[in-house]
Amino acid sequence: MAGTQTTDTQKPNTLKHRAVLALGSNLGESEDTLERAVADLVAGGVQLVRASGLYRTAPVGGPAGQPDFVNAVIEVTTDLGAYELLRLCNAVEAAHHRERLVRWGPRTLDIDVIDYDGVISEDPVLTLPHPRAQERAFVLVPWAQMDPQARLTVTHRAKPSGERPDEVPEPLSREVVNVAELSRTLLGADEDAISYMREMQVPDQP
Ligand SMILES: Nc1ncnc2c1ncn2[C@@H]1O[C@H](COP(=O)(O)OP(=O)(O)OP(=O)(O)O)[C@@H](O)[C@H]1O
Ligand SMILES: Nc1nc2c(c(=O)[nH]1)N=C(CO)CN2
Repeated sequence: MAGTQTTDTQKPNTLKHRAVLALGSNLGESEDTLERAVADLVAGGVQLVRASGLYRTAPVGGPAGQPDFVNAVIEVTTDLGAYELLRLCNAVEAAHHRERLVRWGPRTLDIDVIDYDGVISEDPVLTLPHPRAQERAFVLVPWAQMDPQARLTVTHRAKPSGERPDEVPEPLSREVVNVAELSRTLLGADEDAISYMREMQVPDQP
């Protein structure tokens, strides 16, 4: 029936994929970079559903003495597949002069895929949910602020062998938890890890 046909741009939201992305920056004009990165992601094929505020966070890992980060989390819908979305995130990082010099070192922009339709994958190219999100207050606190009902599949893993810094050990078991509860537990352990800065100015959508 001609009247019921939809084009891609008219596709109802329910048929789209839903993803959570975490953004971080600790070099350059970090607040501007994060806001421009959201606009670039929207131009690249995601629709913004909601965004956390901007948070100032103490660096986790990496070289001593690097500057504090600005972090935020966004929820998007998209027609992009998970790997296409990762490629878009990498392209937006590159457009903001992201260089991979030191692991967990200072960077103009980092965009991680935290969740994609609740998919679970151990592929090292795209591990889902992001394997370190569950231990990172700089991801969980903004995520919980943005979506107090958010849930995350937490993976309990074997002990790391210590052979490789980017090692993601074998999964032992999984459980679904409330992100707000998990973030409260993490914050209780380190209250100075993260502080709210201000709302993010999100771009108009086409
Ligand atoms: N969920 C994911 N989101 C983003 N990158 C991922 C994900 N899972 C695996 N990767 C892979 O991780 C690799 C390293 O990514 P990146 O350089 O952004 O790491 P990082 O930001 O320094 O550290 P971390 O991965 O701990 O956030 C990339 O090549 C990417 O393919
Ligand atoms: N506070 C903070 N620390 C980090 C961050 C980040 O975004 N914020 N990203 C890292 C690697 O992705 C490593 N450490």
